[in-house]
This record gives sequence, structure tokens and C-alpha cells, in this order.
Amino acid sequence: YIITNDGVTVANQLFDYVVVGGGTAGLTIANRLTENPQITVLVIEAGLNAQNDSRVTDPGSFSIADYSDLQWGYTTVNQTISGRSLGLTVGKVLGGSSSINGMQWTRGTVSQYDAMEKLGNPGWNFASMQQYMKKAEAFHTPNEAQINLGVTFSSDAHGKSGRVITGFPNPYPCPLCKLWDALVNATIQIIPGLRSGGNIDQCSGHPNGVARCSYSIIPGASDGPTAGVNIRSSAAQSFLYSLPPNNRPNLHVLTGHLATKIIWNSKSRTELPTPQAIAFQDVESPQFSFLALVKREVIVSSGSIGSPKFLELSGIGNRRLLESLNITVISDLSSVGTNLQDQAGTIGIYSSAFQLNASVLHSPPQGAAAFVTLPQMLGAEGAQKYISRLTQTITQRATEIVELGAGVNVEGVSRMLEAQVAQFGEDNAPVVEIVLSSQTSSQTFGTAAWILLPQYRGTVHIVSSDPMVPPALNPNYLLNSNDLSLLVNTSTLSRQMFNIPSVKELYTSELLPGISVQTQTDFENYVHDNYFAVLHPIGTVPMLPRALGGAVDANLRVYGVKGVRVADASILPLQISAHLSSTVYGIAEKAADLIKHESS
Ligand SMILES: Cc1cc2nc3c(=O)[nH]c(=O)nc-3n(C[C@H](O)[C@H](O)[C@H](O)COP(=O)(O)OP(=O)(O)OC[C@H]3O[C@@H](n4cnc5c(N)ncnc54)[C@H](O)[C@@H]3O)c2cc1C
Repeated sequence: YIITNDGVTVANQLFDYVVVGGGTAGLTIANRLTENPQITVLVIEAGLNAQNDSRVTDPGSFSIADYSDLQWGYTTVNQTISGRSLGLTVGKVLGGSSSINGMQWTRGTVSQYDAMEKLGNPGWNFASMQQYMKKAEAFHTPNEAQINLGVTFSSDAHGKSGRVITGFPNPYPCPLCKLWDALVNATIQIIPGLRSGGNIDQCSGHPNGVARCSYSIIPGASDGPTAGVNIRSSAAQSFLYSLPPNNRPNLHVLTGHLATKIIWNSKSRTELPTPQAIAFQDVESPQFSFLALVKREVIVSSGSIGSPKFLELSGIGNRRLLESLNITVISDLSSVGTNLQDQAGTIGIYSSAFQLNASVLHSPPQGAAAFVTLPQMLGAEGAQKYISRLTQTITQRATEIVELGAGVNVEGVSRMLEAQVAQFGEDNAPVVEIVLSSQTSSQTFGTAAWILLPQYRGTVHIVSSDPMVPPALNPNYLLNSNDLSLLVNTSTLSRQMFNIPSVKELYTSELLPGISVQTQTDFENYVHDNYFAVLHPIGTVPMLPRALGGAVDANLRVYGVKGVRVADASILPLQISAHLSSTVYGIAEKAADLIKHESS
């Protein structure tokens, strides 16, 4: 493969496929398509190649604050709840968000993947997705020492021969084991019925419970010079750097260049528009712009913010919006940029009473995570009331979402809200995640906790035809009062953990929420003023039947044009009780197979 940041070297060349975005999904697809030496692929990535940057490679250095040059710097519009603009970090680097994410390796519930099929996407169910998520993965089975230190897993949940290496840090960061043990036990004490131990595995389709985190990392060797040095398994590491040298001359990766739009073949009345070329420009020197010619297809893998932006700039989107910006309408598809779903969270931070040892470096900071169901959060009766509130308001809420411009039609949004209510109810999906983590740099530990299945919906739309101008992001965080109250419950519950004596002896003071936060009203104010963006945006190019507000079909083809697919987190119609990367790899593996089968 060839990685270059010189646009001239690929300008005016013809490629079978051009992939827009060298992120989690984009690099997976590019790798799989170029397994056939006859197929040429160009990946265009706006970010740079950070192959040897320890902020990326070293899992112990995970720190969003240090990634300013590796991310897009997006902020939301001022949110109705709290009036604040929130940072919405998204990777802008080879490997995309997989190069800067928290590396937690988890999946949603069986019924959440099955819901995609029920919403009108044949073949998108748990059985198929689990097969593809496993195809992407090469799991390091934990050794006895790791198991003795609290790791649980289910071998069946994992792929063994894929490219993304996953597992647990080696050696296991023992100086923190007493902390994880105390926090995990506290979680079990305050959340009745929470599963723990046994073969709990957050990739099994049954994530409910508390367990030590597994990660997308290459565990350190047991001896030799790399002993104890874990390395991040990003999409770039897994699908590019680990290819044998001199392999894949048919795979071209251009970094530091922004794909600006699709140039279309002239439109005849009878045929759907097809892409002729991709326009792209140097990020540092936008006056240098080029074309790459497309033989077969364009695959848009620019992520949940980048993909709707690129489609709109290419003339695919809401007619009124595009015309107001003088963009020629190629496909009037008002679903593009709607249905944005990110989660909202809250934190608790405590000053450690013991030294958080430097030897834990090279391990991700999150030690364990609890995935909690609604009855476990609110009790059986509280959960029942919550679910009836959601059930009784489906049409009303769908109407409000459509009025906000965050959905296209009431029937489609209602169908999705119904599917979500079923997950809260009979499917008993986790609705809250509580991550237990520590920071050696500040000698603190605590929780980050968030609602997993928000009921609010938002938008992402371009505001200019200039590709350098960021889109307007409006997730409408916590606009639904049920979501807000659940997050307040989450915050109060997290505090209870730190009142348990075995945890209390591990810290000297509570930094956040802070001891002044005591009453229900205090917690409401704390959450209102301090909630943060969880950075799991999905759904902005939803895979659904067009009549229900979809933008791509079950083959990921964009409606109203030919030869353009979208494959990344943006196609997920509904949020899942998980972190997203494993699911995105699954989407990408499946997309590659769909493309291969169609072209063979
Ligand atoms: C800070 C952070 C922490 C996270 N933690 C976790 C975690 O612990 N576990 C987990 O599973 N998930 C986590 N996630 C979420 C997960 O990493 C992402 O959801 C997933 O990687 C998204 O994959 P994607 O392919 O949709 O987009 P991305 O991986 O973001 O890829 C999109 C790529 O397209 C590029 N691009 C966009 N527009 C253009 C354009 N016009 N031209 C050229 N290039 C373009 C971008 O620069 C980017 O590289 C986290 C995310 C973040 C940001």
C-alpha cells in the first residue's frame, strides 16, 4: 500500500473505488476490497498519518484534551438544555476515531441488532452482525493470571482470526486491582440484580452486568523488550500498518486532503446520476484542489458528522437547504443529516488516597464498566411507569422530533421509538453505562456514566457550500425529560458507590460533583450544568426504507443515485447499549462483502 500526503500523485487517476474517509470503517473496507489485486482503491483522509505518535499508539496516554490536532474541533450549537455549546470530538487522523477513542470493546444487545432488520433492513440482524464483528477481530484469550485478577469473558463472543487485535492489558495493571475490586463490588451492592462474574462478556449480545473492560489493544508481550507495552489497535494499525511490507500496491491512501464533493456524470432523464470523480483539496493549502476519477463506486465513510456533510455538499440532501446554498440538487433526500443520536453523560471525580502507580502506563484508564437495565436503575415499579410514559407518548414525541427537523416523517420516527421502547421493556436492554476509571496524571479516579438509549434526536447540516466551514451540530441533548431524569438518577446512584466504606477509604476528597451537591435539586442542577457529550454520534444517514425516512437501503446504497454507498456509524438507525467501534467494524466488514458480491 502507498500512503502519501501529496495530492498530485493521485490526481486525475482512475480508481475502481474511492473511499471518502480513512477512519474506522473506511480503512476496513479499503483493506477488504484490495484483497483482490485487480481492484484499485483510493482512500482520501483529511487527517494526517500519526503512525508513530505515542498519543495514539500508547493506550496509557488516552486523553481527549491532548488530541486537538488529531480531531475536527467540532462544537455543538448552544443546547436548549443548559444553553451551553459542547465539544463533540471526532477523529481527524488516519484510523479516524479508532485512533483516539477509549478502546473499550463492547457490543449492543441481540435485540438491538435484530431491530435493524425489523425496521426494514433484510439481513441486518444479530446473527449476521455478530459474524461480521467477529470477522474483524483477533481476540487474545486472557491468561490465567488475568482471570485470577478479575477478568471475565466468553470465548464464543469473539473472533480469533480477524485483523483488529483485542483483549486485556498484559501484564494486568495490578496496582489498580484493589481499586477495581472495590468499585465493582460497590456497583453490585448498590444495584440489585446486576450480573457479575462467571463468563460475563460485553461483546456477547448480553452486556448487562459489571465486568472488567476488554479493549482494542495489542496486549504486551510477556517478556523481552516490549514486555508490558500494550499498543492501540486502531483501524490504521489493523488494516494498514500490519499488512506485510510491499503488500497491496493497489491500495492508495491520501492523507491531509479533504474530499469536497462528488462530480456527477451528466444526468439523463432515464438514468440515476452516477459519480464520475471526487473533488478534493489540500487541508493546509485549500487553493490546491484536484480530482480522482471513479470507475465503479464511491464509498462514503466519513463518520456520523462527516458523511452527511459530504453528501449535502455533493447535492444529496434536503432540497430547500441545498438550494438556499446554491448547491445543485442531485437527490432530494431530506433524511440526510437528521436522526442524530449521541448520548449524554455525567462524571464523579475523587482524589486518590493511594498512589496510582506509574507502572499502569500503557493500559487504558477505564478499568471496568457496568451496563445497567431500567428496572435495576429505577426498581420494577419505577421502570414500569417510565416505560408507560414512553409508550403513551410515542406519536407525540415523533411529531415533536419531526417538527424540530430531526426526523422526516412521523410514521418512521414512531416505528423507531416503538423499537426503542421494546428494548427498555421486554428486551431489558441496558439503559445506563457506568465506567469506572482512573487518571494517574491527576491521581484521581471516579465514574463517567451516561444514558445509552436517548429519546431525543438532533441534526447535522452544512451551513455553507464552502467545505472548510464546519456543519451546524445540534444533538438536542437531554431535550426529552425522561432522558434528563434518568441521567439525574444515574448521577445520584454513582455517588452512592462512593459512600460505601470500602470505597471511602480509597479517596481523600470528592472533587465532582462536590459535597455541596446533596439534594435531588442539587443533582438536577449539577447534571443540567455539567452534562457532557459521550462522543458516540450515530444515525445521520439512516439505513431504513425511504418511506420511513431512510437515506440508504439495506445494501447501503444512497437513495436516488447509483454507485454511492455509505458505510460507517451514520447508517445505524438506532443507538445501541454499547461503545460503537466493534459495531462499526462489523458494518464495514459486511459492506465490503456486499460490494464484493454485487461486483462479482
Ligand atoms: C474520544 C472518543 C472516544 C471513544 N471511545 C470509544 C471506546 O472506548 N470504544 C468504542 O468502541 N468506541 C469509542 N468511540 C466511538 C468510536 O470510536 C466511533 O464511533 C467509531 O470509530 C466511528 O467510526 P466511523 O468509521 O463511523 O468514523 P471515524 O472513525 O471517525 O472515521 C471518519 C473519518 O473520515 C474522515 N473524514 C471526514 N470527512 C472527510 C472528508 N470530507 N474528506 C476526507 N476525510 C474525511 C475523518 O477525518 C475520519 O478519519 C469513541 C469516540 C471518540 C471520538
